[in-house]
Amino acid sequence: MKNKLLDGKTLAKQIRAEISQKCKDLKRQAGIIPGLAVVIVGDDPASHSYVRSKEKACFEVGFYSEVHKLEKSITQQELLQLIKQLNSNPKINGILVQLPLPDHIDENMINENIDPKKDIDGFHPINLGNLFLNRPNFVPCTPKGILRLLKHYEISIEGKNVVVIGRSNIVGKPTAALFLHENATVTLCHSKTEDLEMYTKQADILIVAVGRPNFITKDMIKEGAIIIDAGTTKVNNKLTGDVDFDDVYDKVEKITPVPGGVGPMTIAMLLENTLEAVLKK
Ligand SMILES: Nc1nc(=O)c2c([nH]1)NC[C@@H]1CN(c3ccc(C(=O)N[C@@H](CCC(=O)O)C(=O)O)cc3)C=[N+]21
Repeated sequence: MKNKLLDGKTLAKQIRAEISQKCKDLKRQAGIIPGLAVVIVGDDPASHSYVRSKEKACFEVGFYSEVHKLEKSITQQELLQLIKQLNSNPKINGILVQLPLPDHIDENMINENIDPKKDIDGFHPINLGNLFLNRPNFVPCTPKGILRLLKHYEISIEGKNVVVIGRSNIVGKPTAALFLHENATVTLCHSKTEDLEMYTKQADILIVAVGRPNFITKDMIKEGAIIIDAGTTKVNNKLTGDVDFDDVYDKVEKITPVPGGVGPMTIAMLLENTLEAVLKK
């Protein structure tokens, strides 16, 4: 039977190998070691698990990395203080503040205070603005990873109906902008969309980022659609996507598995953006 998987795990591994090589060259030719700082607030197990994956990825490609684990009770002021230190630390090229943050901390305020040149998540308003103007500096990692995966599999995007479900600042909105710039016809749906199925059934490429396990079923999609599942929710300790994979599989042209699809691509793009930050300095 035809293999329908968009294998993010394997592509991410190739990308990491290329980054590892570039990192060696940088070190040999210029004595530079790319550095990433990850900041995590609170004790959410899922967040800590992602952060461990990021740390491991940095180590494997030869980056310098430091993880700042902060108590949930930290004040916004204290967090800003740390970010200021990281902004001026020459060993650090990229800063990532793991989201979500506790309610008493204003996410926008934090993103605004990261040096845009070190904003490898691409969440600073300047970087998001430049993305929307189609002169991207840092493209957010998940959208960038999704696009890279589709290009690797030579899936054509121009003129296609791309339906994105989910309007988060970190996935849905930047993904819509990115695919618009690829000349797709983009529809951005969300929790208030009326008659969602009407849109999803028209999608040549359906990108789902809502965080609702098995939300998309066979009856909602077009025959031969490309399905991108950016959902990662733990259900009974098992990572589950937003798409009911087994239900839709027969009907799709290609689909990303969870795990092994968008997640590993996100981390590969994080490394790539950190390397870009070194070259931009
Ligand atoms: N500032 C910020 N930047 C982020 O990029 C960011 C964030 N905050 N907050 C949370 C989300 C989530 N996220 C994931 C990254 C990798 C996997 C990943 O590698 N998943 C593996 C499986 C990992 C496992 O099994 O636990 C996979 O899908 O194959 C998942 C989720 C990044 N995020």
